[in-house]
Amino acid sequence: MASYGVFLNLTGRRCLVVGGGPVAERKITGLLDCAGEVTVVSPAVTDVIAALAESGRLKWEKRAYRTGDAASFFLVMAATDSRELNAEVYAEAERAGRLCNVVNDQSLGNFTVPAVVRRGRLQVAVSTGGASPAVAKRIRRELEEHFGGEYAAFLDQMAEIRHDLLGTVRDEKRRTKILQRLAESELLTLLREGREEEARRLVADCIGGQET
Ligand SMILES: C[C@@]1(CC(=O)O)c2cc3[nH]c(cc4nc(cc5[nH]c(cc(n2)[C@H]1CCC(=O)O)[C@@](C)(CC(=O)O)[C@@H]5CCC(=O)O)C(CC(=O)O)=C4CCC(=O)O)c(CCC(=O)O)c3CC(=O)O
Ligand SMILES: NC(=O)C1=CN([C@@H]2O[C@H](COP(=O)(O)OP(=O)(O)OC[C@H]3O[C@@H](n4cnc5c(N)ncnc54)[C@H](O)[C@@H]3O)[C@@H](O)[C@H]2O)C=CC1
Repeated sequence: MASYGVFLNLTGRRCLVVGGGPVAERKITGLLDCAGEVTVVSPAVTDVIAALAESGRLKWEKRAYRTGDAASFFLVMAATDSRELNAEVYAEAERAGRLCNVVNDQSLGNFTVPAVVRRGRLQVAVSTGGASPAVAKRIRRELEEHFGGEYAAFLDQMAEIRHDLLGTVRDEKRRTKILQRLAESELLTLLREGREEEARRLVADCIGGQET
């Protein structure tokens, strides 16, 4: 059965990472990039995690996992090298109705972490359904070639235009038509090639005379 893909809003949400090795480090970086409030429970951690704790970007509890730790968090990562412990963390999280990822047992956990390409507001997430994380990484790299930095500028412009049109063009069908035309237009190419004056003209042509 396919997994249901979603994008979580983690701003200010408490996230627990159990374990402090390289895999935990990768998951932690992803959570911090999305403004999660991270607590790490682990007797030992990587230098990067220790530095993040030192600078106050996360909370490190330097100890082994204790029964009950998982229940009060929004999201839990079971990222130790012990299958038994990760299974116990998952069981507790699941009982408390929490989101829980297990890094070393595909049959456990209620979500997996995708490989992600980010360009400003664009995110492309890749899952292979656990078949091959190495292939997910390869596909992420291929997508990075295709989706360059111009997508960040493109989406910033589209968001601004869309916001304006929501206020100025009341007819939904006309709004949709303008936005679809812009999305399919040469705007992206013009931004990629730094042809800003032409980009401005194209936008003006697309939306000009549409206010009602
Ligand atoms: C199920 C899942 C659960 C989860 O962690 O969420 C999972 C599980 C496991 N990964 C393992 C191994 C590796 N994982 C990576 C890398 C990534 N793993 C990620 C996600 C996921 N890994 C979820 C499924 C994703 C999907 O559906 O595709 C990525 C995409 C996201 C991230 O972690 O940030 C990130 C790439 C990020 C990027 O680069 O963009 C590499 C490559 C490398 O390290 O270079 C290897 C070695 C090569 C290989 O095995 O393919 C092992 C076996 C360990 C062992 O051998 O014992 C297990 C355990 C098992 O399979 O049961
Ligand atoms: N899902 C993924 O993306 C991947 C998963 N893996 C698997 O993930 C697991 C973890 O990998 P690494 O980080 O490289 O392992 P590691 O052995 O470097 O780190 C394990 C961490 O767990 C901590 N730990 C051990 N007992 C603990 C306890 N009782 N309470 C809290 N923390 C405890 C250790 O202090 C250590 O920081 C391995 O089993 C590996 O096979 C490996 C590659 C990718």
